[in-house]
Amino acid sequence: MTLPPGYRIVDVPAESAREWLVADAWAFPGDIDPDTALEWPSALDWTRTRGVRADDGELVGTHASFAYHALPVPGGRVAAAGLTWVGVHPGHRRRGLLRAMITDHVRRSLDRGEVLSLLFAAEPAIYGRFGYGLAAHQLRLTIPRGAALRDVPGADDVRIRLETVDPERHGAAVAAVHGSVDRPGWTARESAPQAVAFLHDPHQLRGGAEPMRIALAERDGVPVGYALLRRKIDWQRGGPRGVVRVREICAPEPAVARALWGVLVDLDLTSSVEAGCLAVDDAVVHLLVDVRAAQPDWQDNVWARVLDVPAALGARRYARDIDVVLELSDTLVPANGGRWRLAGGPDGAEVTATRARADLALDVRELGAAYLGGVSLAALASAGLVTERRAGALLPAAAAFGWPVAPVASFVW
Ligand SMILES: CC(=O)SCCNC(=O)CCNC(=O)[C@H](O)C(C)(C)COP(=O)(O)OP(=O)(O)OC[C@H]1O[C@@H](n2cnc3c(N)ncnc32)[C@H](O)[C@@H]1OP(=O)(O)O
Repeated sequence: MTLPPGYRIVDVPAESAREWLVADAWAFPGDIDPDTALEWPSALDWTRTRGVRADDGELVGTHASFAYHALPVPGGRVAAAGLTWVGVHPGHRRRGLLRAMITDHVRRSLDRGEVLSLLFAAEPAIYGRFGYGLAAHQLRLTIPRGAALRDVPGADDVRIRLETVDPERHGAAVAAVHGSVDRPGWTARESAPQAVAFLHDPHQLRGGAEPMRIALAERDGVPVGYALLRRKIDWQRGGPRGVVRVREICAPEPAVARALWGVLVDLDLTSSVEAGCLAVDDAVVHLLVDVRAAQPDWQDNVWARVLDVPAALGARRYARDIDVVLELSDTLVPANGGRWRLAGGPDGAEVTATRARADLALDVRELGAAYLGGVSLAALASAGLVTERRAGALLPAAAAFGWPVAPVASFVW
């Protein structure tokens, strides 16, 4: 896709950070002054920041990506690009700038060997047309204070320390625990700038709540989990009704999950705990005696776009044996289109171009939705988005593509 006349795609180096922030403030209106944001640590990798300039030189479009070199996918890991900071100045919208930037992003990602692209969508209607499918859902809970939790042996051996977040002191523990999780879609903050920026806590981003705290779980002095949180107190006539806002919780073991949630639901002056970005199968769903009281709310999490079909399908594993011919359409990356034989199972898979008759037909968008194992091909077929070309092909393929651990990304990057 070429840009309309009068625009050009450019690299945006770190020296142009202020201009980048001004452009971003046009796309995402807010009350944070670009000069203030300029002082904050940037998560961006300035070799992956691109923009669109108008013919008067103004930067009117931005996009960037994070490198996820070893993104967990079912049974394996792939190189993925996390698309982010996508914005177009409102005075230049609906002229094809986003489409040109996505084309640029896809080409550059493929050149780097990244077989998948992920994103969080500002508005869900935007990205399907570019082959991104909604691949993970997230749970948002509002857990009442004092909610009963089931017992887990060993939880009493986990010590929880409550401290104010200090990137110098807590960065390594947070990175180590977060990076140890092996869940499809779990984007680790691999780059140092991204890890530092995640723990940065300017008062402008606190929404009236306290500074960011960490509940650091340790066993024998070794960090084994954490929750990042802020309390916000609201004094009402009936008494204090504070909220505990959980920014991220990372509890790779059951005893750690029980210990951390036990602390979160029992903080003085609060009446509820709000947690989002939870996997739909998060341990807390099963720890809560009364999950209904936590008002579960189901939302979209990460969107996935398969950039290189044979490489991506060959890099994951399948829950059961599979031998299927997929007929794919992909208008943005024509090399992905056509028929692919996928043969493999729990030990891996081979993907080859074929002229054989198709068993299933689908668009690359639906492949992206199913790729992380959390969205069933059968469910997509029930909506008319996957077509069964050979009777009986759908359910075995859907079972093979599924995965016992639900995908999720724990933070919006
Ligand atoms: C991963 C992320 O960073 S998500 C953040 C996305 N950014 C924002 O939401 C910030 C505010 N919005 C914007 O900056 C812009 O309006 C953008 C980036 C969403 C769209 O940029 P534009 O340059 O106007 O998009 P462009 O003209 O290339 O449109 C491409 C297609 O997307 C459609 N589209 C664009 N924005 C939207 C939207 N918000 N909702 C639905 N469809 C949209 C267009 O109609 C067009 O459709 P077509 O293919 O049928 O012709």
